[in-house]
Amino acid sequence: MLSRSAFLHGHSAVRAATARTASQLSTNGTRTSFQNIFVQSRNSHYNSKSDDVNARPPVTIPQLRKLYKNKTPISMITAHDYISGMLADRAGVDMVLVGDSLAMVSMGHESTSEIDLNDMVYHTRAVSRGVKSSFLIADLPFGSYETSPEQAFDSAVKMIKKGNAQAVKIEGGKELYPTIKKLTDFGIPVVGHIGLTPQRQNALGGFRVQGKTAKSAVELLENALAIQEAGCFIMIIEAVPDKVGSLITEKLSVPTIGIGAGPGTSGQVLVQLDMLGGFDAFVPKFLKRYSNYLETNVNAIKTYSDEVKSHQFPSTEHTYSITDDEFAKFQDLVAKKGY
Ligand SMILES: Nc1nc(=O)c2c([nH]1)NC[C@@H]1CN(c3ccc(C(=O)N[C@@H](CCC(=O)O)C(=O)O)cc3)CN21
Ligand SMILES: CC(C)C(=O)C(=O)O
Ligand SMILES: [Mg+2]
Repeated sequence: MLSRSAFLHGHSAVRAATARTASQLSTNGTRTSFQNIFVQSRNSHYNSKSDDVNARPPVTIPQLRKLYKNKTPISMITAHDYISGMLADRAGVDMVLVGDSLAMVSMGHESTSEIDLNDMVYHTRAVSRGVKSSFLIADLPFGSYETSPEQAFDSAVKMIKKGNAQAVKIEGGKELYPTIKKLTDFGIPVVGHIGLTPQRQNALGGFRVQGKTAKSAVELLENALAIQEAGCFIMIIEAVPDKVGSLITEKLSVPTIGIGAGPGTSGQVLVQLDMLGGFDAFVPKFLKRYSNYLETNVNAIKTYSDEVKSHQFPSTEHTYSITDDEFAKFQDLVAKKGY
């Protein structure tokens, strides 16, 4: 059987073409071994019925462009490991981003600059095992793409080959023109990221809202146009006033995904543990919480610990038994052997 990782080593177009082939074949009732391989690889990690119910064909770049053309908002969420990737995929989000925010949220670092390419690749590979349909993007971390287009290309290739990502994201504006061009010319889809670019927090003076003056807003637009021209198929706009997010979106012909850029962008992204209530070191204004991860799970673990101490856990329900007969024999043997 072909594993998902082997399957995904091909180009995303292969993945999409395979999905089409599979659905065409199933409608006219002929099953080839190729289709069986496809079906098995999608379901190889877990066999729950809900997985089958939620199965959907892989999201492709043409489908994302269709959403954009139809003005249907694009949903994106971060994932940092297998389980968060699986949650996002089962929820049916269009795109999953392995963000370098995982350095802070999952690894406890002070900034996103503290994670290197190998660690990002490792996390991306884990996420990819849980993501069967959503379009999978990974951040190239600080220091892995700035030196030259060649350095960026090598890092992106590693992220795609070893991490199973379908696209890479890099932070910056016009200075990235040759880099984005190089990657896209060789078939690596690039996601841009402008506005608050956390990898440059030392230069920005912290996690500050960007584009609040006419001068800085026009620079943002010029950077957006430059990276679009260089070949980005989509771009993140982070922490800018809503009207600036909307105006930039209007002037572009590729989708914008906002995080703290108001409702006028082509889609939205949030850090998964933030929106689940699993991170409380800081709470940006743009964050909406949809769950109480920390509170709920601290309470659950506390209850477990209390039940251990009060002998409530484990009860017979969670305990294996041996027949009286076998246990009597066991006791005899123990006595005979003199233990
Ligand atoms: N957990 C997490 N979530 C994120 O969204 C995130 C990260 N980490 N790490 C990388 C960046 C940093 N981000 C942040 C972090 C804080 C603010 C924040 O608190 N901003 C202030 C505005 C400050 C100003 O006035 O300029 C706010 O009140 O929202 C914004 C974006 C977004 N990214
Ligand atoms: C917040 C998103 C856009 C990101 O870059 C990250 O999670 O690292
Ligand atoms: Mg990031």
